[in-house]
Amino acid sequence: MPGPIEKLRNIGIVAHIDAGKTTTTERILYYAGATHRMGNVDDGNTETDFDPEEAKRGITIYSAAVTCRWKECTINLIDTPGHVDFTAEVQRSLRVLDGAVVVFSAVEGVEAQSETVWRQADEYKVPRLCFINKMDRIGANFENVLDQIRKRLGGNPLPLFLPIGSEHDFLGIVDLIGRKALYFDSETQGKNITEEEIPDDLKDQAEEYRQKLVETIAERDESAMETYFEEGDLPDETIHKLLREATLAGDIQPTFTGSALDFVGVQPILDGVNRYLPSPLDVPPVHGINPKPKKNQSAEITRGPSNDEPLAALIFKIVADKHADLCFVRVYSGVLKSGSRLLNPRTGKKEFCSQIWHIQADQREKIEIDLVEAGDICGVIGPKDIVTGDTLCPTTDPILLESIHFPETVISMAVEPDTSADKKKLEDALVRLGRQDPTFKAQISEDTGQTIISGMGELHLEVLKERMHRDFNLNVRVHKPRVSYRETVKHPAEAHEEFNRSNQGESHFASVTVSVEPFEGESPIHVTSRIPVGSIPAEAEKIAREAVFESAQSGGVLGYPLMKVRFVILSVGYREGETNEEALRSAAAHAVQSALSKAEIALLEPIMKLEVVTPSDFVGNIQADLNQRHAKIFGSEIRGHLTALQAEVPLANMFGYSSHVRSLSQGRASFSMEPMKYDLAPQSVLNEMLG
Ligand SMILES: Nc1nc2c(ncn2[C@@H]2O[C@H](COP(=O)(O)OP(=O)(O)OP(=O)(O)O)[C@@H](O)[C@H]2O)c(=O)[nH]1
Repeated sequence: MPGPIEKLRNIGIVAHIDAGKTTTTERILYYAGATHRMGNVDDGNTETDFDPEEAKRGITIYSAAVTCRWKECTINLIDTPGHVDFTAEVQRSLRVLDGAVVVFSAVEGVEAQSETVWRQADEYKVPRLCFINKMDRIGANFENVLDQIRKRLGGNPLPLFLPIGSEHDFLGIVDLIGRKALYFDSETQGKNITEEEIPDDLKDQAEEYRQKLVETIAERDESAMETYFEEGDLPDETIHKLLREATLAGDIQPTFTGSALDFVGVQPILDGVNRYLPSPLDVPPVHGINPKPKKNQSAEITRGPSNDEPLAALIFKIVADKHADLCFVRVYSGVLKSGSRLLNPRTGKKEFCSQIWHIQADQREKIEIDLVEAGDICGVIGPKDIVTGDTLCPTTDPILLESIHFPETVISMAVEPDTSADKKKLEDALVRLGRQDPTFKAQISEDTGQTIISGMGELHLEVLKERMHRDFNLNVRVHKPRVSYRETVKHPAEAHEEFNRSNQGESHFASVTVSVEPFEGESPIHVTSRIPVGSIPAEAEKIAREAVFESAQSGGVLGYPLMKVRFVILSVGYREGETNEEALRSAAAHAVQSALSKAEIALLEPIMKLEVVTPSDFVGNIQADLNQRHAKIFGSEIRGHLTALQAEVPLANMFGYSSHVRSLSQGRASFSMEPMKYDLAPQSVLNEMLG
C-alpha cells in the first residue's frame, strides 16, 4: 500500500528531447529503491524506456508509470516523451499529474518544446520544480537558463541550489537553505553525499541568493515578513512551508541544478518533490457529468480525493501487453478493487477489472494488488471495449469525467499488408493501436479502398509501422506519407432536400433544409438547429441533428474531413404517420451534401511551428532553404554560439527535412516541429485536385 494520501505524489518529468529526462528518471528510480541496477540511456537498458523501439532510437516514445518510495513519500512517476511528434502523450500525462519536474539542459536552455510543455502545464495548473541539468557540459550556463525561463516561459524560477563551478570544473552544488556545499561520490553512483562548507569564492553569491529566496517567500506571509525584518532570516521549517504554498499556488518554481549523468544533484530533487509538490489532497476536486441525470438533478458532479466517495477513475493510457491490454488508470475518488465490474459511461457497457497492478517500469516487475485508493495511479487488466480518456465508475453512481482532447492528425499514408492473408490481422492491429494511441487514426479510403493511417508526423507514422511488425508480427508496405488536408467552405450556402416514396400503399415523407457556413469553434464540425421549439417532435429533431452530423463527418466534396464549418438545420418537413427515421435520415444526409456542393469550398493544410537551432555559421543556409519552403520566419535569437530560428511553415513543404537540415549544417543543427494550426492551402493545390 502506498501509505497516507498526503504522502502520495503523482508527478511527471517533462522536458525537451535530449534534456536528460530519461537519465534523471533513471537516477531517481535507483535512489528511490525501485530498481537495483542503474541503467544508462546510451546503453539502451534504462528502466522506463522498456520499449525496444525506444531503446533503439534512444528517445522516449511511450510514457510509463512507475511507483517508487523516497523517505516518507510514495511517488508515482510518469516518464513523458520529449519528441514533438508525441506532444499529445505529454498532454495526456499532464492531465493526470499533480506536479511536474521540468528538466532543462544548462547548454541548450529553453527550447521550442519546453515552451509547449510549459504552456500545457500552465493550462492544467500543474505546480512545477525546475532542474537545470548537464552543468558538466561545455557551454553550461546556469544564469542564462534562469533568465530564459523568466523571459521565454514567463516562469518564476527560484534557485534553492547553486552550481559549484561548471563544465569540466563542475564539482557539486550549494544548498542555499542548508547553507552547505554538497559533493556526490561517483564511486557509489552518487549515493554517498559529503557535506562541506560553502567554498570561499561562492560564499557571497550564495548569501545573496539565499536573501533573495527568503525575501521572495516572506512576502507571502505577514508574520514571516515581521520575523524576517526583525531577525534578517527565517527558520528552515518556515522557509519550506512557504515554498510549498508558493509552489502549489503556481507563483514560483523551486529550482535545482546538477548533472544527472554524473550523479550530481538528483536526491535534492526528490526531497523537493516530497516537500513542495502537491499530494492529491492539494489539487482541486475532479469535475464530471452524470451521464443520466434524474429530473431536477444537476448533471455536474465533483468528486474529492476520498475513499468514502464513489469511484471515479480515468483511463489515461493503454499499453499493449502480450496477452491483454494494460490500462493506466488514475483513481480520483473512491476505491478500485480487483474483480469488480465497472461501468464505462461512454459505451454504457460494464467492464471487468480482473487484476490491478502497481507498475514498475519494466512490466516483469509489476506487483499485483487487491485495491487502489483515491488519489493513486495503477495498471488495470480486464477492460476490453475502452479507449484512452474513458471513465470507469460504479453503475450505481455513474460519472463521466471530461475526456482528453487530442489534436487533429496532420499526416497520413496508405498501408497494405504484405500478403492478402494478413488483411484481417492488419484490421485488428489498427484497432488495437488506435485504442492505445488516440492521435493515430485508421480508415478505409472510399475512393481507392486503401487503408489510410494518419498521425502527428513522419516519425510517428514510422514508429507505428515498426510496431505493427514488432507487436503484431505484421509486415506492411507503406506508400509515401501525405499531408492530411481538410475541407471548409468560404461562404454560406443552403439546400433543401425531400424524401418522398410510396411502398406498398404506404407513403414515407420527410424534408430537411440545411445551411452550411464558415465557423471557428472548438470542434471541427458544429451542428445547430433553428427549428422552433415544439414545431416537430423532439425525437425527430434529434434524429435530424444526428443525421446531419454523421453525413458531415463522412467528409466534404473532395472527400477530405470537414473543418471550421457549422451546419444549421433551418426547417424539417414532418408529417404525422409518414415521417419515419429512415426518411428523416435520408433527407438530412442529402441536404448536407447538396449544401456542400453549392458552397464554394476551400482546402486547409496543416501549418507547423518550427524551431531550428544551429551554430550561427549555418544560419544563412538554413534561412535560404526555409524561404524556399515558404516558411514565415517570425523569430531569431542568439543563444551563445547557437542561433534559434522560429518559423511557421506548411507541412507539405517539410517532408524529409531532418536529413536535409543535417546536410545543410554538417549535422550540427537540430530542429523541432509541431502542428500549430490549419490554414488555407495555396489555390494551386486545390486546382490540381479539382483537375
Ligand atoms: N553531459 C551530460 N550528458 C547528459 C546529462 N544528462 C543526460 N545526458 C545525456 O544526454 C543524452 C540525452 O539524455 P536522455 O536522458 O535520454 O534525455 P531525454 O530528455 O530523456 O531524451 P528523450 O528520451 O529523447 O526525450 C544522453 O546521451 C545522456 O547521456 C548530464 O547531466 N550531462
